[in-house]
Amino acid sequence: MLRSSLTTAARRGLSAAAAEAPTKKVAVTGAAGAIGYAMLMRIASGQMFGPHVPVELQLLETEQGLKPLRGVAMEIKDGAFPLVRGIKQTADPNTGFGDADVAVLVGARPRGPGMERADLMSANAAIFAVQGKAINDAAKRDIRVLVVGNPANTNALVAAANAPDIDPAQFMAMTRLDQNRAMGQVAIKTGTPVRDVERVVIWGNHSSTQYPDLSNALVNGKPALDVINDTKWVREEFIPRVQKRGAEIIGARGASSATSAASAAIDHMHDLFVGSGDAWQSLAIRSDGSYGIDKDIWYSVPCRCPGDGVYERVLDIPPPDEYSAAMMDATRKELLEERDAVKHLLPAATGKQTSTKPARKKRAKKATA
Ligand SMILES: NC(=O)c1ccc[n+]([C@@H]2O[C@H](COP(=O)([O-])OP(=O)(O)OC[C@H]3O[C@@H](n4cnc5c(N)ncnc54)[C@H](O)[C@@H]3O)[C@@H](O)[C@H]2O)c1
Ligand SMILES: O=C(O)C[C@H](O)C(=O)O
Repeated sequence: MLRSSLTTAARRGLSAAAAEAPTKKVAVTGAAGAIGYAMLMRIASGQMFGPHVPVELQLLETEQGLKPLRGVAMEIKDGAFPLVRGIKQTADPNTGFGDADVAVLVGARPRGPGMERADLMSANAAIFAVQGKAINDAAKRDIRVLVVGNPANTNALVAAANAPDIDPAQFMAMTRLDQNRAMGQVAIKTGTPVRDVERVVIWGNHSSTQYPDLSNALVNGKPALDVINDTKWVREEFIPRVQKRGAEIIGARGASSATSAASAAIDHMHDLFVGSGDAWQSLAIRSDGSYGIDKDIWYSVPCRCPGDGVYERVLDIPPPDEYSAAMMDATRKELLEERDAVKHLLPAATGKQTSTKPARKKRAKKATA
C-alpha cells in the first residue's frame, strides 16, 4: 500500500517525504452541489493546501444529496489522487465535522433569477446555526471555517455564534470571488495581465452593497486610479459591475456562479494556509472595530496571509475619502440589518473572545505543520 502510493507520488512528481506530510481533514458541505463538484477535484489534487499535504475529505450533504454524493465520491476515487487519504460521506453534521482541521461551508440554497440575497436569509441561515453547533461539538479547536453559502457574511456570524468554544476569528466568509472579479475587470480595462493588478479591496458584504475599492490598487506598481484615469468608468461601470456580477452570471447561465466560486474558495484557503506574502487578500472576518466598523459583523477587509491559517488586517492604509467612506457605510448598514434579521439564531454575544488575532497561532502551526 505504502509502496504503491509512493510510486504514484513519484509518478506525479512528489517526493516520498512530501507524500508523508500530516493529513488535513477537510469538511465540505453541499459537496454534491455545483460548487462542491467544481471544488473537490481541486482539493484532491493539492491545489488548496499545496502539493505536499494529504487530505481526508469529509463530505456532508442532505439525506437527499447522499445519492449524487456517492457518484461524486466515485469520481474522486477514479481520479487516483495520491494525496487523498479517505472520503467520508454523511448527512450527519457531527460526523461530517468530526475532528476537522478545515471546513468549507457551501451547502445552502443558491439564488435563482430575480432573487436578492436577502431572499435566502431565512431559508439558509438556520442551516448555519446547526452546523456551527456541530463544529463546536466535533471539530478540532483550531479549525478554520470558510462560509461560501449565501448570505455568506451573516451565515458566518450565525455559525460562529453557535460555536461558543471556538474563536469567532476562525470563521470567515468568502469575498475572494468579488476580489477576483474586480481584479479581472481592472486587468481588462488596462490591458494588463491580472498578475500585475494588486491591492484591490472588497469592503463589506458579499452582496450588491459591497464596495470594490481601487483607492490603494496598483497596476504594474503604479496607482490604478492614475493608470485608469477615468472616474466615470470606475464609479458607473466598474463598481456596479462587480457588485452585481453574481446576478449577471445568473442571468446568463440560468444558475449561480459555480466554477469561479469554487476557484475563489481554493484561492482563499490556499493563501490562508500556504501564504501569499505581502499581497492583500479580502476576507470577510469578524469586525474588531478597525476602520470604524461596528464590532461583531462579518465585514470584508484587506488582509495579509503569512500562512499556517493566519491572517492579519492591513491597517497601514490612508483613511478613506468621502466617497469611499459613504460606500463602506452603506454596506456596513446592510450587514447590521442582516444581523437583526437573524437575531433569533444568535444564542450568545459573539464578542466572547476579544483577541483580534486569528486565534491560537501556535496551535494552528502545530495543526498545519
Ligand atoms: N460567497 C460566494 O462568493 C458565492 C458564490 C457563488 C455561490 N454562492 C452560494 O453557495 C451556495 C451553494 O451554491 P451551489 O451553486 O453549489 O448550489 P447547489 O444547489 O448546486 O448545491 C447546494 C448543495 O448543498 C446541499 N445542501 C443544502 N442544505 C444542506 C445542508 N444543511 N447540509 C449539507 N448540504 C446541504 C444541497 O443538497 C446541494 O447539493 C449558495 O448559497 C450560493 O448562493 C456563494
Ligand atoms: O450572486 C449570487 O447569488 C451567487 C454568488 O453569490 C455570486 O456572487 O455569484
